[in-house]
Amino acid sequence: MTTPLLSVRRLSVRFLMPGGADIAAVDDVSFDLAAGECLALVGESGCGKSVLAGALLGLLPGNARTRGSALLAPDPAAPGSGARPLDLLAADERTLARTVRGRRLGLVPQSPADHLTPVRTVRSHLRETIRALHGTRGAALAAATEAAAARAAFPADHLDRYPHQLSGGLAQRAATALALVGDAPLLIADEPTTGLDRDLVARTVGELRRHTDDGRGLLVITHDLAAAERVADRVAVMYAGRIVELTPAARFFGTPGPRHPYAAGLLGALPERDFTPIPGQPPGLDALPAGCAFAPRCARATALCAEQPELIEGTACHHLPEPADA
Ligand SMILES: Nc1ncnc2c1ncn2[C@@H]1O[C@H](COP(=O)(O)OP(=O)(O)OP(=O)(O)O)[C@@H](O)[C@H]1O
Ligand code: NI
Repeated sequence: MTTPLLSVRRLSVRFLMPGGADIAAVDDVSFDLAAGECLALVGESGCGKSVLAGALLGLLPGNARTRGSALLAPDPAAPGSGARPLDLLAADERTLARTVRGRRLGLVPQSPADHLTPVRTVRSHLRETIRALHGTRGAALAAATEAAAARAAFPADHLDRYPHQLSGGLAQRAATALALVGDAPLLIADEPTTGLDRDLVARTVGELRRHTDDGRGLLVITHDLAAAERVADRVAVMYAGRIVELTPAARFFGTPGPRHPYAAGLLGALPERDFTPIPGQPPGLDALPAGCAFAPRCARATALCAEQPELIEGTACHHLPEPADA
């Protein structure tokens, strides 16, 4: 087997809060991402998806405490990348800023407006990024800027707009265009289709999928299971900071379907499926129960669920060894 592009082991992130409270935003997460693969990370709001992305990029606030490892494979195309994997969680800020972010690890941020400089146009953002990452100048830079915008379906006649003049969907496309500039071996896209209509979702998803051709990797974080179905090779379902199921997309969306009751509930909530929401709300992350965090919402919960199940055969649920009670 080839070395994965990204290998995350036992990653946990806690936020230390004033007054001594502790928020366990990511809890003991492990997964691999292969070159040429797209992994979709799905789950309800607040389950830790963006914090996981922030940990990989070294973009968490000062009160975050991170444990575990996240090895990024060396990039033969990047000068100074070395011959050994880089542990993103142990790397210093200087290394991350100079050689990793944008170059080896691209990000489409969840709130693109917050990542754009208010006093600069979209054209200026793109030019600056292309010049910094590829050294392009002059007429070639002007052409490369328009080509970069077109890749994310950002309209050329809006390039001279400032961030505050962009709709949510346009800001999203500008952020996607910027993230694609570096052609980084690994791209993390956090809710890249928010605010886009159906056609643009399809275009964005298509462009992201193309990014994984030539052996690049994509970690796409999304609420949009339909978009995940179109782009993902595998699906990781996160609940209350843990991955509860990690399975090939064809099995998840097709046969036999998700195995963890939470994953099954997420899929069943879709309008084109059962259209039945999961009852209740995800738990607060400051006082999680010791056992399965989904048990209070789970129709199949029993006394066993008070124990914490490990991820076995890609799924963390005590009920799986029993025959499915369909
Ligand atoms: N800086 C922080 N300080 C304290 N808690 C935080 C901080 N950032 C995030 N959290 C908490 O971590 C949890 C996970 O947040 P995260 O943004 O990762 O969720 P998410 O799965 O990306 O949800 P969404 O779909 O809404 O983006 C939330 O409960 C949030 O309150
Ligand atoms: Ni998020």
